Amino acid sequence: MKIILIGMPGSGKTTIATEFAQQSGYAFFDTDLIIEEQLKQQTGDVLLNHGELFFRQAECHALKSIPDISDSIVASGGGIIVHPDSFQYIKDNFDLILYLDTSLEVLVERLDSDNKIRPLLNKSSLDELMEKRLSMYEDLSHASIKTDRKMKSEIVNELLRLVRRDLADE
Ligand SMILES: Nc1ncnc2c1ncn2[C@@H]1O[C@H](COP(=O)(O)OP(=O)(O)O)[C@@H](O)[C@H]1O
Ligand SMILES: O=C(O)C1=C[C@@H](OP(=O)(O)O)[C@@H](O)[C@H](O)C1
Ligand SMILES: [Mg+2]
Repeated sequence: MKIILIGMPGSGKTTIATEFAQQSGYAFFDTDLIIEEQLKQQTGDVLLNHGELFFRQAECHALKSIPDISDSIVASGGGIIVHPDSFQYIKDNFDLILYLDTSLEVLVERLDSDNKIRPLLNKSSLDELMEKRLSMYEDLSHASIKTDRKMKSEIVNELLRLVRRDLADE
C-alpha cells in the first residue's frame, strides 16, 4: 500500500512515518528531506532565500521523484496541499492519504520545543495557516487520526491497524 501523511507542521508526519516504516518494513520518504538532498540546502533556507512559490515547485518536483514502491510511506511538508499540481498528484497516486489531525494548542506546544526551522510560521500565524488549509486536508484525505495527547507509539499502532483493515477489505 502507498501511504502519504498530510497535516499541519508539528502534527507528527515525519516522526510517525519514520516509526511506522521501522516497524512495518515499509520504505520511508520525506518530501522535505528530498528537497534538501536535491537542492543541498535546508528547507528553511530554501524558503528564506527563494520564497514560497519556488519552494512549492521544488516540493512538487520532490514529490514526483519518489519511486513507485508499493509498500511505502511518505511524510509530506505541511503546505504541500496548497500547490494544485501537488494536490492532484497526491490524489491520483496514493492508496491511503492520512490526515494527522492536531489542535492548534498542541501544535504550538510541539513547535515551541522543536528545533526545526519553519520560516512560514514566523510570517503568518499558525491559526491563519490552519484556517486556510483545513478544508484542503479534509477534502484530500481518506482517513484521519487525532494525535492530541497521544503517545507516538499509540498513533503508529492506530496507523498499523488502519492499514491491516484496508488490506483485509481489498
Ligand atoms: N504524538 C506526539 N507527542 C508528542 N510529541 C510529538 C508527537 N508527534 C510528534 N511530536 C514532536 O513534535 C515535533 C514535530 O514533529 P514532526 O514529526 O517534525 O512533525 P511534522 O513533520 O508534521 O512537522 C517533534 O519535536 C516531534 O518529536
Ligand atoms: O507548513 C509548511 O508550509 C511547511 C512545513 C514544513 O514541513 P513539516 O510540515 O514537516 O514541518 C516544511 O515543508 C516547510 O517549513 C514549510
Ligand atoms: Mg516533517
